[in-house]
Amino acid sequence: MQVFPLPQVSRTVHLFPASVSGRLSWFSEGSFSWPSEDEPVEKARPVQILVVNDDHTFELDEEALNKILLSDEVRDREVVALSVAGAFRKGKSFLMDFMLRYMYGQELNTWLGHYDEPLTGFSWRGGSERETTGIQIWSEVFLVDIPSGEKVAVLLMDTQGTFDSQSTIRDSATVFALSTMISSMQVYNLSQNIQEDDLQHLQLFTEYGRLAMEETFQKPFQSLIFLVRDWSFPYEFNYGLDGGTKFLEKRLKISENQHEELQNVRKHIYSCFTNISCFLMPHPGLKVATNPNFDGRLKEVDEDFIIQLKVLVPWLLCAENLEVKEINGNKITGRGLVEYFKAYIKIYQGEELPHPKSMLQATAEANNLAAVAAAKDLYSKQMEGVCGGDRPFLAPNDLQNKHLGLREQAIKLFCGVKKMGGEEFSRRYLQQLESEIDELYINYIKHNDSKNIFHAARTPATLFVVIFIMYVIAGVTGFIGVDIIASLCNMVMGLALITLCTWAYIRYSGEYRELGAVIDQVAGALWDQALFRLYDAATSHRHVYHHTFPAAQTETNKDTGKKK
Ligand SMILES: Nc1nc2c(ncn2[C@@H]2O[C@H](COP(=O)(O)OP(=O)(O)OP(=O)(O)O)[C@@H](O)[C@H]2O)c(=O)[nH]1
Ligand SMILES: [Mg+2]
Repeated sequence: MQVFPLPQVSRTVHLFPASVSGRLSWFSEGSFSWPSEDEPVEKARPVQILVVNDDHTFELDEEALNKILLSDEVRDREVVALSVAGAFRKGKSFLMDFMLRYMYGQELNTWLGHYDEPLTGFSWRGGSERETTGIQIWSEVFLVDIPSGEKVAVLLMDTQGTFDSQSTIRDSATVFALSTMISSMQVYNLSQNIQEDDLQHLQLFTEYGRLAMEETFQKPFQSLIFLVRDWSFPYEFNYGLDGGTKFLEKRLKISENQHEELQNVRKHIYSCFTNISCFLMPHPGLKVATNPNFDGRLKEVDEDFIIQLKVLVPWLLCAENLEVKEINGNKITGRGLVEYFKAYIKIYQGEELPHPKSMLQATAEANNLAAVAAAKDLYSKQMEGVCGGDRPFLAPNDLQNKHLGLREQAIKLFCGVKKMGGEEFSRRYLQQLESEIDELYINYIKHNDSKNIFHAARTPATLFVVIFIMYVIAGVTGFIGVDIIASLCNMVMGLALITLCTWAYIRYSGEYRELGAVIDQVAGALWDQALFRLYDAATSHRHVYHHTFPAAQTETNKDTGKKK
């Protein structure tokens, strides 16, 4: 269905003699003025301020938002923001359009309009595919005198339905969370009943909202109104606010003997909102729900629905019940709301927030992570017994054998645990387990090596060898008269000696450990180079070597393999 301008409303302020004293066009950029008779009048319409792109990213139309909230009359005025959120295709936009009728015509007492008049405003339609996307706000902000004597700006917000087939859980959560954070009155539109999954989703979405807000001791959100559509049990709880209040009391009751899971959801909801209420709406009749040509004329809507509509909309929007938007106890003006909107959207555009997941995905991940943790735990406990703490040095080959055996056991344990999500899903976690175990093994090797006395003596031994070689070369070259080389060797010898003393001091005192690590590294590299040369020399005379030391053959092979 197309969006039509509201036909019965003139743009003059005289239509609203008492509390609704003005409407502001979003086209009044900079300074606000009513258009003159000859000026073409731009029609009020829904304005898309939050766009959800096909690649599931979000964009805020700052220009459109500024035009509405930074107009002269709104920017310094306190704001009341009412939003409707909930599952898709449940009549949210349809309801918003009656709210618009009320805001435009409340003082005439005939705000509901003619029974033969199509319903226009926010775009709504029949059918099974989603209609509203992102967040839309009405281009006109209504100025209302509230009982405290102030004039506040009332903003109406329509939102994308949750759980449509094109949105991820994150998309739904973001739209819901943003609309809850920005609004002072959030209508949670539900169908037929308040189910436990409705409460769980509300918990998930509000938690996602709370994450993006600053920590505060106050409740982060203001009014939550459960609006149950198509309520079919008026014989249990009456339609309207009375029945709704009793019904909600029953649904949100926390009792001692309740399961912790049920208690937690309820506690969370209470901890998020300062005000919670419920309204039970009757079914609007089969023509509304099933007739493809229905265009919103009241004559085709059931009388029961109209009666309750006349109660619901004024109850939500009458001047006495309007609630000014507050954040951290501060009342927010149009200007403030724009800033908050920008700040919140930036957080959701970033990557620091965790991504909300479907229940199965979250459970499957938790299962797999728990299995990874158990398997890793088994591996490290057993390895600690083999080479951890003050256990003596173990031959590298034995350590490797132990590692391979325990790695196998850990993987077996991981595969043996029943996990949700299937084979394919858990393969990723198996790979994670393998790489984490391999990392642990490298640490165990280092730990084990540090217990090897020869390993500890590698640096001084290397330095001694350097000093000795330099001493000999300096002696020989001095003897044959090549003084330059002799003094060069003497210099290197002196340097090596100083390095040795520094190393000894560092080892003794524990100070300048970074320098110590550099010396160890250089000495280690020298040592490895020398060993490599020796190995090279040995392999070039392998046949002689093997012939002389047949028993050492296997050992050498393994060692050199590792060294490579
Ligand atoms: N059963 C039932 N249908 C309703 C009610 N109110 C409106 N509808 C119908 O529900 C259909 C969807 O209405 P919309 O207002 O577009 O629903 P929506 O929740 O905004 O849908 P999305 O924008 O897709 O999220 C229309 O055919 C309406 O006639 C209601 O209270 N009960
Ligand atoms: Mg809609």
